[in-house]
Amino acid sequence: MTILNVEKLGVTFHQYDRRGRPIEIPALHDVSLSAARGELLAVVGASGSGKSLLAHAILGVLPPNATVSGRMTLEGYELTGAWLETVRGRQLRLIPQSVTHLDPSMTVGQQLRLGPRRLTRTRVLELLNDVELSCQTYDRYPHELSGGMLRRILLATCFGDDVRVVIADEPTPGIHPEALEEVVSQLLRLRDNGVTVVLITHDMVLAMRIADRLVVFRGGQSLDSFAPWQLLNRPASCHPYAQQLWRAQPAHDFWDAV
Ligand SMILES: Nc1ncnc2c1ncn2[C@@H]1O[C@H](COP(=O)(O)OP(=O)(O)OP(=O)(O)O)[C@@H](O)[C@H]1O
Ligand code: NI
Repeated sequence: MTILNVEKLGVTFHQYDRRGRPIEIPALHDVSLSAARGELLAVVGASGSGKSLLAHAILGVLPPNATVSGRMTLEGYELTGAWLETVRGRQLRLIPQSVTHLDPSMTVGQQLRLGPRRLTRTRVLELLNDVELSCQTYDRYPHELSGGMLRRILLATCFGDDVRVVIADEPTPGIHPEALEEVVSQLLRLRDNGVTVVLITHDMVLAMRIADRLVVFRGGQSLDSFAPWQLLNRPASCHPYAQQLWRAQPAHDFWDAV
């Protein structure tokens, strides 16, 4: 059953050039994808291909100079107006690309208690425990924690009974392998609990390893969607750019040999 559906999404930015003339920058065009309940969908593509914009468009948090076209639905209802307000931060969660989204002037506990859900201290301690952080973390400031710990705090915001879709925007860059495996196991845990996980990443090897399906982005467009086994066993059935991305991975020879 499809939970999240994106049909022909387009995003255009309206700006002014140096002479003050209005210009339009088409950043996304013809992006379509869908994700089922309990599916881990990886969105892969080069830097600047529009992956984060997709996340921000779904969440309705694009800057005011952006115009959005197309149609996005969550559980069959269009992600606009009251429905979007209802689900954002509750059924629909975003793990932002950068840990700088955490406020340096507030403790972890204060930040996790804020947001649409208004959590109790006890519930926040449970969430920290879910991502294997000690209760002392509650009173720490972001600068007192390691990069991997901050990543897990962003993850902690995505656990809860009401969550249906988690969009994780590059949750794994710059963390050491152990912390990466920790984040991966948390994402898989969400999926196994029936949550739809959209994993945005440029790590094709990670995507091939853990995703049920991949969507490949290039130049603001979604090119193709396939399961990892398709790209491994029937590469010709996948878009040439997907094959190219996979061949460019140093690890792919190893996989071919398995
Ligand atoms: N506010 C904006 N105004 C104009 N152009 C923008 C704006 N935000 C993003 N873009 C452009 O949209 C394109 C896609 O950006 P986006 O952040 O979605 O890329 P990405 O695939 O997430 O890249 P990365 O892997 O580096 O995070 C880029 O070319 C970027 O310059
Ligand atoms: Ni991005």
